[in-house]
Amino acid sequence: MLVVAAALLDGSSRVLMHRRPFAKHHGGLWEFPGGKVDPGEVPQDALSRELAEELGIRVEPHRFAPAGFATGAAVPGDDEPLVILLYTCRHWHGEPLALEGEEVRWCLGADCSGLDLAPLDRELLPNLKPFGIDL
Ligand SMILES: Nc1nc2c([nH]c(=O)n2[C@@H]2O[C@H](COP(=O)(O)OP(=O)(O)OP(=O)(O)O)[C@@H](O)[C@H]2O)c(=O)[nH]1
Repeated sequence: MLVVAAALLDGSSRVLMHRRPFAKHHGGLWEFPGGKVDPGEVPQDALSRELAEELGIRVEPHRFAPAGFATGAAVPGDDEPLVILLYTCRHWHGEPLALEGEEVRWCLGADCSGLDLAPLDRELLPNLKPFGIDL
């Protein structure tokens, strides 16, 4: 399964974290916002769609810059291993709101580390160092 995620970066070395809905897999854990890529969908288009659904913001797909990937075991109910592609983004339209999840929070790197993160999001966090997010 292919998943895309965005590290939205503000001008103050902060990144936007999203708390998953309590009722879902990894409920209540924090993650980089994003979601599953539909079959045949370009990853950046999928990320733009997911951010609109999840946060109510609009991002032009060319605004996403690759920031690495992580791999994990298959999600329950799916028989394929999981691959998460992380992108950074500094330009979007609108104010991010938790439309589907429990909460969104702007965090300095050290504050991200202190959150109860989903496992692959924790693994991806150091990938943001070159983008000014110090842990
Ligand atoms: N971000 C993240 N997702 C993970 C990790 N491990 C893992 O199994 N996943 C799974 O990857 C999927 C991410 O897609 P999603 O956010 O669109 O999932 P969702 O539960 O909202 O599913 P839905 O869109 O079908 O309602 C979820 O099934 C999530 O549980 C992880 O470490 N980080």
